Amino acid sequence: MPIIRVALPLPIPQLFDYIAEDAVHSDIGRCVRVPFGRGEKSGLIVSLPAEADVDRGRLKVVSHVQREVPALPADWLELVGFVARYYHAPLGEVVALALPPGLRRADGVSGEDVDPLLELSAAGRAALAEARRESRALTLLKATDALGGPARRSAVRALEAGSAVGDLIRRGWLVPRDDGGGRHLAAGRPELTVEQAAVIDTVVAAGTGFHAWLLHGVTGSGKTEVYLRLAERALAAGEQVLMLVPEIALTPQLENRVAQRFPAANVVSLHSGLAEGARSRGFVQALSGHADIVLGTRLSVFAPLPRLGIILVDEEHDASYKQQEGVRYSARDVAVWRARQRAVPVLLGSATPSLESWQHAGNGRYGLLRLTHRAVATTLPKVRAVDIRRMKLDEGLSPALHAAISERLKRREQSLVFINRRGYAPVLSCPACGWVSRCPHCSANLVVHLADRRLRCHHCGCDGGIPHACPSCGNQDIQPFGRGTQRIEARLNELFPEARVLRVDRDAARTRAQWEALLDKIAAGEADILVGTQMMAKGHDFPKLTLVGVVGADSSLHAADFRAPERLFQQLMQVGGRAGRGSLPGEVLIQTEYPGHLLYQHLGRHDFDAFAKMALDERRVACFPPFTHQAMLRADAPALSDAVEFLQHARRLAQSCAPETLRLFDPVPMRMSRLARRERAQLLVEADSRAGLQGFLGQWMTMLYAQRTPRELRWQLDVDPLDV
Ligand SMILES: Nc1ncnc2c1ncn2[C@@H]1O[C@H](COP(=O)(O)OP(=O)(O)OP(=O)(O)O)[C@@H](O)[C@H]1O
Ligand SMILES: [Zn+2]
Repeated sequence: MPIIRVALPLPIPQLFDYIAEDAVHSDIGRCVRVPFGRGEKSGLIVSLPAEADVDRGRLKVVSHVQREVPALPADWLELVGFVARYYHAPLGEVVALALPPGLRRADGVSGEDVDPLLELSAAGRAALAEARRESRALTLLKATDALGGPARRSAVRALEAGSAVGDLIRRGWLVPRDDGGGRHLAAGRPELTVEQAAVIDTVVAAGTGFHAWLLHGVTGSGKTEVYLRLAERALAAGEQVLMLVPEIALTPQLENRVAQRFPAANVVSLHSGLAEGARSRGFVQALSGHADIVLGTRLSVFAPLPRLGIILVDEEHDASYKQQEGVRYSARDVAVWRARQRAVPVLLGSATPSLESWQHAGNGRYGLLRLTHRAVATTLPKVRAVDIRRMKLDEGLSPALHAAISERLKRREQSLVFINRRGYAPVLSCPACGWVSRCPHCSANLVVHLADRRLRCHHCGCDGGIPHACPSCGNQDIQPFGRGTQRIEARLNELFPEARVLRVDRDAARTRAQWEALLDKIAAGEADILVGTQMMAKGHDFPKLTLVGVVGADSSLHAADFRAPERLFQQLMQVGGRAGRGSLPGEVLIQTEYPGHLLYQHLGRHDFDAFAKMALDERRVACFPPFTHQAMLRADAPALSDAVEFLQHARRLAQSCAPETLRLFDPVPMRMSRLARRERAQLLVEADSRAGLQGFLGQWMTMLYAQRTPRELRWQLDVDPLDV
């Protein structure tokens, strides 16, 4: 009787064998439910071994094999296999991460196309011909006709009077048609700029096959247009396109643009914010080859794509491509691996590339493509450092920023005050006894949220009411200390009573719907002054926004993390890049006590190259990535000593198998050592070559997995960690 080998979502690098009477070779890559312990687990068949690892008599029988959807193909199994190997994670956990939960549970999953391709029927044409009275239905019918070919329901819905789409279908004016043939159509595309055309020519001239490209395009240079044109070419060749964006928050606008551009293409979006059914459906659409474009956040790098033609990674520098828990993969790096595996081009785009990618472009591993001018605006915004050393600030706002905002209000333009800290104030404190609001579970302060009168921990999420008096000495006069978005918002409301102030942070946009509503409001010009966190820094294009004021940036200037300057530069260049993207010129004011700091100077000249050179030189001297390769072993436990002790033990094990070139550091408590009642420590290992590091990690992990650890202790490995 056939044996199947199954990857199960368990924190151990082991596969499990079962008996499956009717299993055949083509079942490899199918989801299964199997008995496990006293219950059931679901996993994936990875092979049909001739012999079991254990005594045949002890094997249990599989409960259910999911055969309604196609099996995951061999290249997909290779992909998850690579991720498991490279990040030293159990294969079953990688599979669990990569597959939508519904599919993995081997539930009945519908691969039904919920976004049918529609076209005008004879009746629809007749209705157009008879000049009827204007109605919403007729307006929509005209707009649909103007697309020049079949269109998806979602694309019709996005047109003017789109809500009448159901009506048109009921009247029989729009009818479903067979898929295929229509997807080449690209509607309403602008003339390319000279630079955009050159970039596309270069990519096209390199031909099909694997090529990794870094597209460095200044903010507003029209990188999206480059992605869309490359997507168009792939679609025309009958291929699928994978397009990654860093955050769910950025998907709605891009989804709209993609749907408008390719009205007939089946665009599937995949991100963790989707309902389970929708995520499974999208995944099956991709797997079966019905999806033309898969657009999504990091997890969509695992979408199976039989006809894959190109991979596009937007804002490639963004830290959210790296998963920060469980299997700590970098979707950007996996995307490049996948492009090589599938022999297709991959394009990484950013106005502020990561230094890793920049280094690859510098040494020729990636081809460098550049857009040095904005597409619409004639100039980049003017960036000025406002020296606040001898200035009296009004709740953190300088007179210069105040004046600049007034100016914008007069001209009916929009301003953005950027402060990367949500809440009202980062801490509540008592001036009499020095008490501060500490989180009882973390080594962090509780943040004052005045909007709903709570003290909240931004790390573990715990919250409580704001005390009326100091809990320690009873003093009634306790003060919020420092500033966050809510405080700036409140002050701006007082300073500019006639202006409409809108706060854009994670508290104001908890759900995708709230976020979309905020964006619509801004786009419609229903806000004059925006107060935003890094949510506002990315990708947005609001032509009326002409001023960006940056408050409190200096705090990142001296942070301990060696990546802090890179992040600060990226963030400021990105947020500054929101200014003056249309026909109106933009201005960026950075309030700082270090106006002469090189980072601000490079920023003022929009000189990414100079900044990158400086930062890379520093890293070379200090032997930091990308000039060295790192992995971090982290452990956490209720007591710090347990975590450190485990790491010391791990270090001794490492010494027994470490090559000479490997550098093993001492275990240390993490910078924020306590999180949600657990104490955390870390152990850094470094090697000059990736291969050297990987070889060592393989041996080390085998030893570590064989260790018995106290039940309360958890550990995990982070390869290429972002936070060191
Ligand atoms: N060829 C073109 N002709 C006319 N308008 C264009 C063209 N290319 C891009 N645009 C417009 O220029 C603006 C900026 O483009 P886009 O948002 O793609 O820039 P970006 O390079 O992604 O910038 P950022 O990195 O700041 O997000 C958009 O409004 C876009 O519609
Ligand atoms: Zn906490």
